[in-house]
Amino acid sequence: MKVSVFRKEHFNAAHRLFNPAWDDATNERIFGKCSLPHYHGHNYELEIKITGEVDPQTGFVMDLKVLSELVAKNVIEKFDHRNLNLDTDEFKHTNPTAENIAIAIYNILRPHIQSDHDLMIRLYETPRNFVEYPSS
Ligand SMILES: Nc1nc2c(c(=O)[nH]1)N=C([C@H](O)[C@H](O)COP(=O)(O)OP(=O)(O)OP(=O)(O)O)CN2
Ligand SMILES: [Zn+2]
Repeated sequence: MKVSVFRKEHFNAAHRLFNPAWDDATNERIFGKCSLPHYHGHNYELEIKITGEVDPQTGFVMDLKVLSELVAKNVIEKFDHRNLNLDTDEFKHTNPTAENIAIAIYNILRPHIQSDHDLMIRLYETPRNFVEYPSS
């Protein structure tokens, strides 16, 4: 029987939503204040969901301590207190929207998660704005 286990994490980061193919006026029309040149920050809340069979020996789908260490080392260290546009390889040429951040986190974590386990990322950019990848 499959069960889903969850881990919550958080990080703070600055970003600017901007498409370099557009002029400033178009960026401002599409992204509003999020395109202001001097960046702004969010307190991102991250939820990681792992779905798989319960191991009869441990009673775990996955050891949540191991998951927490994986996320701390590979995601939080990389993004926490960073400027996503300037400080990370992931967003040098990709707009750091919540959608793209969730996809990046999925791609970072996927190789570390057992292949027969499903991974889902939910990312809250604000208490009311959040995304899920892959979509359910
Ligand atoms: N599809 C997306 N839309 C928006 C994204 C995004 O990543 N994906 N991002 C932003 C801005 O970065 C930011 O999230 C906007 O914040 P804000 O409008 O202030 O959101 P709030 O929930 O705090 O605002 P309320 O006024 O309380 O609704 C914009 N869009
Ligand atoms: Zn923003």
